[in-house]
Amino acid sequence: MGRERVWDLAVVGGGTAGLVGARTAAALGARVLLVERDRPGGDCLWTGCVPSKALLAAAARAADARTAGALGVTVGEVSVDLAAVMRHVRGAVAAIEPEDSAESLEAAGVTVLAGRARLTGPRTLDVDGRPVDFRAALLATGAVPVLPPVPGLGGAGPLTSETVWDLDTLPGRLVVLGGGGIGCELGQAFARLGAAVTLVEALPRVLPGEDPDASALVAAALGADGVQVLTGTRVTAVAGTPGGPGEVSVEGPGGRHTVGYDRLLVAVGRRPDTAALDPAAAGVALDDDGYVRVDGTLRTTNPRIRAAGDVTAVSRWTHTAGVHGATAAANAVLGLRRAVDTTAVPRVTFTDPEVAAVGAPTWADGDGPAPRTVTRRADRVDRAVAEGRTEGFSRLALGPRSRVTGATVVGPRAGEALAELVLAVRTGLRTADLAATTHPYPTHADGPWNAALDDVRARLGRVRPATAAVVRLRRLLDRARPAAGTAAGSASADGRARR
Ligand SMILES: Cc1cc2nc3c(=O)[nH]c(=O)nc-3n(C[C@H](O)[C@H](O)[C@H](O)COP(=O)(O)OP(=O)(O)OC[C@H]3O[C@@H](n4cnc5c(N)ncnc54)[C@H](O)[C@@H]3O)c2cc1C
Ligand SMILES: NC(=O)c1ccc[n+]([C@@H]2O[C@H](COP(=O)([O-])OP(=O)(O)OC[C@H]3O[C@@H](n4cnc5c(N)ncnc54)[C@H](O)[C@@H]3O)[C@@H](O)[C@H]2O)c1
Repeated sequence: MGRERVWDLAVVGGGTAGLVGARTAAALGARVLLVERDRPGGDCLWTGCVPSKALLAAAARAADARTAGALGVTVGEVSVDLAAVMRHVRGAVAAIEPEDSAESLEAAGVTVLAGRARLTGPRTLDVDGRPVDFRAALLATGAVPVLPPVPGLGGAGPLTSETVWDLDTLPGRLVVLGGGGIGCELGQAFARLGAAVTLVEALPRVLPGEDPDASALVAAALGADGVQVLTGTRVTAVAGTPGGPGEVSVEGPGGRHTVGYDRLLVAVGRRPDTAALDPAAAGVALDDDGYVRVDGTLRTTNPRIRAAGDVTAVSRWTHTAGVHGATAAANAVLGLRRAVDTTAVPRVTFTDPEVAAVGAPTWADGDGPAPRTVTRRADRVDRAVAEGRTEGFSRLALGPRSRVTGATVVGPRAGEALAELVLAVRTGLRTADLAATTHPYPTHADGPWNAALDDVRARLGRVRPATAAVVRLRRLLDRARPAAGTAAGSASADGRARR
């Protein structure tokens, strides 16, 4: 790979945004170079979605075994071998890895270069001393965990989402800082696997970005799994040594006290990873929080350079990283100005119950007025009742003419049930459109469907005087009509009336 080559697209970062962007550009006929400093696959494959969902699956089996008695099935004492659980986790990662590998990229026509990339000019990169020229570039360097500035925390060598996967023995006591997606998912998983978990959240509720009723259900579920949930609580100091036990000092509604731990996990958010990139050298501006600044088409302040995924402020999930990576790459190599959709972006927290949401808030968020909503509780969804899993609800936020502008679904398979609501929000469907669409029975998708039907019925209630008048009129006309049926016909009409 000599300097003489000018790449149509140089992609920095081989996580989801970079992988999808590189494959898209190569499929469009571009000469594409992808630079990755570590392992292609990024956060999602190695330290994020895949290992966390594999761990949650093991934890769910343990929880199901413990609670099977409620359905009349008795299981012996549940024991967990964390080393075996982690073998399952690593097995899931290993099974998916070939899809993201350098070999697979090369087969798709992408040249892969191992090394750390640094921008050196508006059209040039340096990769560990090797110069690279490009016509266009895609920055997809992702994000890394944040460590809050708490005295003693750095020295205590806490676990993060990057290192927790190296555990092979279950910590007896685990303190989790942060009650967002990672804190709630991993806190619940480790509790179900047998650790005594304390979760400390600074804000008044866990999952503070979700519907408050969803937060309450998740907090209750965490409590039922044995997690001690401390909300509205600040960590003021940490005393401990790397890999060893310690204690956190906390201050909250219950006053000040300390909580001892064997391992400490920090999950208080992530920050964009641009440290090694030197964006300024290419005229790429960052926003106040350090994200690469992009316009609606994912173009940075250097028109030749796009950015996608966690390194931008408009993406926090794998699905958005992928879609944005593809859009940015197509825009770059074809000179398009396609904008990304920011209205119908779904999100799912894979706790039990799952919390899935899309679009406008289903609650009064901030000082604005509360949206009009319709809610169907899970205890009125037959599938949930049949499975004995009735903690949850489907709530639709409704705009004019009952258009679905947002949704929150809480319960088993909420992520799957959300899919049609994403389409509804994106295409401006009304509850009448959802209601008129036959859904298979009994499924968890009945929740959103019945919420839509509830809204349609409620609105029908308003026109009931008019419809009742039509029914009365037809009754009168029917009576006035001379009897034409046989005796058998009359009996059958009576029978219908009695039912
Ligand atoms: C525990 C956890 C669970 C999660 N669960 C989910 C989930 O269930 N669903 C979901 O949608 N999202 C989930 N996420 C979020 C998801 O993982 C990220 O949003 C997604 O992986 C971001 O992809 P990306 O391509 O932007 O960045 P990354 O995947 O972080 O990729 C960036 C890549 O760039 C490389 N890189 C960085 N700097 C350089 C450089 N200078 N030179 C060369 N290479 C460089 C890095 O090594 C890395 O491979 C989870 C995250 C975590 C931490
Ligand atoms: N299922 C999913 O899609 C999924 C799962 C996990 C993570 N993620 C992604 O990973 C990213 C990071 O997740 P995360 O959970 O670390 O971040 P987050 O921003 O979702 O949650 C962090 C939580 O920590 C709290 N917090 C902040 N400082 C604190 C402190 N000093 N003490 C106690 N609490 C504090 C915040 O109030 C917040 O509730 C998110 O952007 C998310 O999109 C996605």
